[in-house]
Amino acid sequence: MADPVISVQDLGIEFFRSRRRRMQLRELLFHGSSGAPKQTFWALRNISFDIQPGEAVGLVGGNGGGKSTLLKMIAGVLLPDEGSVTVNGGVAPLIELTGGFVGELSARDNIYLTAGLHGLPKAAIEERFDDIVAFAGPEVRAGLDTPYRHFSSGMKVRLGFAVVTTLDEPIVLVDEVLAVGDRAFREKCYQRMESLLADGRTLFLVSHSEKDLRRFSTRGLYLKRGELVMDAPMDDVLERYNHDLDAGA
Ligand SMILES: Nc1ncnc2c1ncn2[C@@H]1O[C@H](COP(=O)(O)OP(=O)(O)OP(=O)(O)O)[C@@H](O)[C@H]1O
Repeated sequence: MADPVISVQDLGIEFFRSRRRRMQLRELLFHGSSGAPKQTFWALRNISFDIQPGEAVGLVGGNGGGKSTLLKMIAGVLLPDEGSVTVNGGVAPLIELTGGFVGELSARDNIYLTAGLHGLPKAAIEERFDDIVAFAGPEVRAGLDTPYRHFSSGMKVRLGFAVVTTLDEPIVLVDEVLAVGDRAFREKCYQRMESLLADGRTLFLVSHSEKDLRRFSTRGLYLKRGELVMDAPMDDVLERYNHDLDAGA
């Protein structure tokens, strides 16, 4: 078997439950800064799995289960408090609507910036620029020179998906963002994801759509309150997840 493209070992990350408001100087003087103990919780703990090149993996679980947090750790946006994530190869992440784009820059500049940060030389970006814009659609084309922060949610996803799936990175992470696009655009995204998989890329998909999970993932990871409770073929994972939902577990 080939070396894993992603290897996660005993991964854990701890968050503060609530960020306390900043104390005023008067409160600090009279009450001191120690205050109540800070409450923390493990958003993910004891998570271990290996992913082989070309696998299509779906993350399943209820709200707050840790799916987005896991993708962010694979993307290197968050660092573990315990254990490790080893990624062999570049990652193209579409894990938040903003896709890491800079609000003040125009869409055009964001395309160059993001593609450049992922190692595409300027000539290659120029060559792909028209395809990116054509995929993103006429509204994005019309707004190419307006600041990205003025884009609607749908336009942000269109641009983000078009850019991220045009990069040459071997690992692609897609977090629930497709739900924002309209039906015609979603269908284009599905075809693009199919061609990425046919091309041998590794895909991680977070979705609450069973249909999408079955269509694009052969393997499922089920995260429940920060624990990996199942790692199995997607159909089996969905059966267990639905069973848990029905049982209110
Ligand atoms: N930066 C952060 N600081 C504190 N808590 C956080 C932070 N990011 C996420 N959390 C918490 O970690 C837990 C896991 O969140 P995460 O977004 O990974 O869940 P999810 O499975 O993607 O949920 P959903 O299906 O609702 O998108 C939640 O309780 C969330 O509130």
